[in-house]
Amino acid sequence: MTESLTTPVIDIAGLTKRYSEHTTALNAVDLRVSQGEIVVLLGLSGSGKSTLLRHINGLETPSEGSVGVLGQPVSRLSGAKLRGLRSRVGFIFQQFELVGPLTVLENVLSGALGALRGPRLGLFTYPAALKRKALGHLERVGLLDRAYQRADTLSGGQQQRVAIARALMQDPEVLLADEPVASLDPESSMQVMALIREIAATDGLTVVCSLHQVDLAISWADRIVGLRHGELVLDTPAEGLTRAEVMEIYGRVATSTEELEAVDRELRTELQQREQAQAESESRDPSATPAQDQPSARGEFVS
Ligand SMILES: Nc1ncnc2c1ncn2[C@@H]1O[C@H](COP(=O)(O)OP(=O)(O)OP(=O)(O)O)[C@@H](O)[C@H]1O
Repeated sequence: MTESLTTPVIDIAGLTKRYSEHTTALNAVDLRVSQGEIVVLLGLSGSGKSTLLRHINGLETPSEGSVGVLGQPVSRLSGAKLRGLRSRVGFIFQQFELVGPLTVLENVLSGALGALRGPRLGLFTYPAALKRKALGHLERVGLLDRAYQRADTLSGGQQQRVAIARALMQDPEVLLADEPVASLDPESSMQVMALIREIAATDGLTVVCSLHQVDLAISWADRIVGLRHGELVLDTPAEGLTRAEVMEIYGRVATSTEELEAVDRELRTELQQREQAQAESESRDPSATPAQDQPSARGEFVS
């Protein structure tokens, strides 16, 4: 193997983040991610997933430890160097963060703003080559026919696909996604996750994505990293892993019955929300696939 293949794209060592005397969001986390790996961060609400992702693109500064990305010491960069690194790291959010009244195309183009001088107002102010590139990305995410529609007229799944197209405008080498399907119904969730995987495979992207759906994480990721109270408690290949094994690991590290019950409660709530969303989407479109036929809603989710 050449040096570039063996050097991790993300190299986190001893990362601790304290927000206050009482809030330690991350505690001595070590994580190395290789080029092209698809990693899911799994954990309950408040376990530190977002905080970890935000350190990877330099939105947060560690209290202790170091964060290296693409060979750069993110935690020590600032100004133009930090912006330069961030331009190589795409970020997708749970709430899409699109500008609703703007067209889909303008939202995608805004992903290239880092490479342009000054703000842009209106489609005509973007270079033609960039517009062609943005339209190409919209085609890739299956939304070329929506280019001139207002972003807030699209469904949640479509808006997340626009956000993916926007992230691609940066030509990222690393893609971070913070609960990208938490607001979506099961069918849209599957489509969005499949799209991210397909793009990552084609473009050789390294992906770190936080989720709290255990079944989805197992079926989608190459590797599962589990966080609990800011500590890394699980780091294992996803292949062959079962929900029961994940729960068992959480069980072993859980210090109280309450904690185990919280894990179970969260999983059950998730399932109920998915079933409700599925029922709603079926009542809107009776031809929609029944919930039990969705891979994400099959038995492994239910205890
Ligand atoms: N800016 C902040 N200031 C103070 N505390 C924070 C801040 N950001 C996060 N925290 C705390 O750090 C801990 C980890 O939060 P984080 O958002 O990383 O968890 P998470 O696993 O992403 O949760 P969720 O799934 O709900 O998004 C929580 O206790 C949270 O309240």
